[in-house]
This record gives sequence, structure tokens and C-alpha cells, in this order.
Amino acid sequence: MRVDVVSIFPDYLSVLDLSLVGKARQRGLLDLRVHDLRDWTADRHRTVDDTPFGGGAGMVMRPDVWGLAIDEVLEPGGQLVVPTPSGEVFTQRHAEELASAGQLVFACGRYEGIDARVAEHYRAAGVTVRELSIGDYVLNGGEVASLVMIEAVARLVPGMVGNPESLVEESHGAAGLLEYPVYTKPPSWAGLDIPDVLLSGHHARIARWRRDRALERTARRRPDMIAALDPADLDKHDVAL
Ligand SMILES: Nc1ccccc1-c1cnco1
Repeated sequence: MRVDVVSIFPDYLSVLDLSLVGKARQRGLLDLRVHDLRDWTADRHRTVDDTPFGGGAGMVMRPDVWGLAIDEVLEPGGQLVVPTPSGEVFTQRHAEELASAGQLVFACGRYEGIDARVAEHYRAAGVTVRELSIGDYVLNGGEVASLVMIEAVARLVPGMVGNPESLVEESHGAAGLLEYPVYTKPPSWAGLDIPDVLLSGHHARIARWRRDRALERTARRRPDMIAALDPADLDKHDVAL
């Protein structure tokens, strides 16, 4: 998979040289390229933004500069990802969909955003354009959101992680529930012991305990996920004793 990131702060993406994504690049599993949007400007000041039509505070990123950059970087069949607070909220489902693309181009907007005609232009040209938010909070730009999405997508690329079983995300995937609490040695710490059932060696009871804790935690923290559970799946969480 090829991933391109276009930003006015390309150094922000240098963290991608580390860890999982860095290893994937070295192993040729991921072709990651970072570009400075200003390389597609023609003026002395390398201008990428201007005042908004209709007035208002802040600046808007120019469509002509973005168009030159995306025209050069986007391959046929590649998808355009525009991190934006006004986008669909990014979920594991989006990560799975994006992981099957041949190329992803992340357009990192700053200021008040990118001129709306950019997304409109590429959609009209038949390009899949995904305007995605990573959550309801304000960031200064799309770089951090791109890092989040690139990590979520890259780890799904075949060969990226050693044990494919670990890809079935406990918190957002296998059972549609949040992860149950986990414990490791020492068995007693700060006057706190681990639940006895986890020492029982009774696997069915352990599985039941874990399912119950996951259901409790999900009901308390993410009632929306409980509401989204397919009743037919509910028996998936049931464990015969
Ligand atoms: N706040 C932002 C500003 C610029 C580009 C993306 C975002 C964003 C993405 N997900 C949440 O916020």
C-alpha cells in the first residue's frame, strides 16, 4: 500500500519512521511518502491560504495549490482522505475499508480548512474522497488525525503485525464490546489482588467473567455500543459454563 501525506508541516509526520509503520516501510509493506504543500506554490512567499469569501475570521487553504499537489501525488484508483472536524467519525470500519485501498492520500488542512471545491472537484472526477473526523474536539490541523488514521490502517495491512489474531480488536471488533479489565504479575500490588476467578484455571468461568466485565464496562461507558449490538450476536457473548 502506498500512503502519501501532504502537509505544510511535513516534519510533523516524521514519527511515522518509528515503530510499526517504520518497520513496515523498511520491509516494503508500506510505501509512505510525505510532501510539503508549499512545494506546489509559485509565489515568493509560498502562499497556501487566503481570506474566506463571505468574510469571517481566519484563513482558508487555496484550492489551486491543493489541486496541483493532489494531481501530482494521487495515483489512478487512489483515495483522498481529508481529516476535518466536520467529517464522518473515523471508526475501525473505516480503517478496514481504507486498508484495502491501493493508495491513500491524506490532505492535512490547517487554518479554517481547505476550500470546499477541492473535495467537490475530486469527487466529480470519480475519486473516492473521505472527509473524516477522529473525534469531537478541536485540533490545529489534520496532521495528528492523519497519524491516528495511518496507524489504524497500516496495522491492518497484511504482514504488518506478527500475530494476525491480535488484529481482531478486543475493544472494537470481535464482540462489539469494550475490552474487559486485564491483569498480570505481581498477583498482589498496592494492597490490590487480582480477581480469584483468573487464578482458578476454570476457562469457562474465566471466559464468562470476562464477558460479564466487558458487558458491564460497555453498558457504563458506551451505551451506544450496547444499543448497536445485533441481538442475534448476543449469544456470541454467552459462554456455556
Ligand atoms: N480539528 C481539526 C482541524 C483540522 C483538521 C482536522 C481536525 C480534526 C479531525 N478530527 C477532529 O478534528
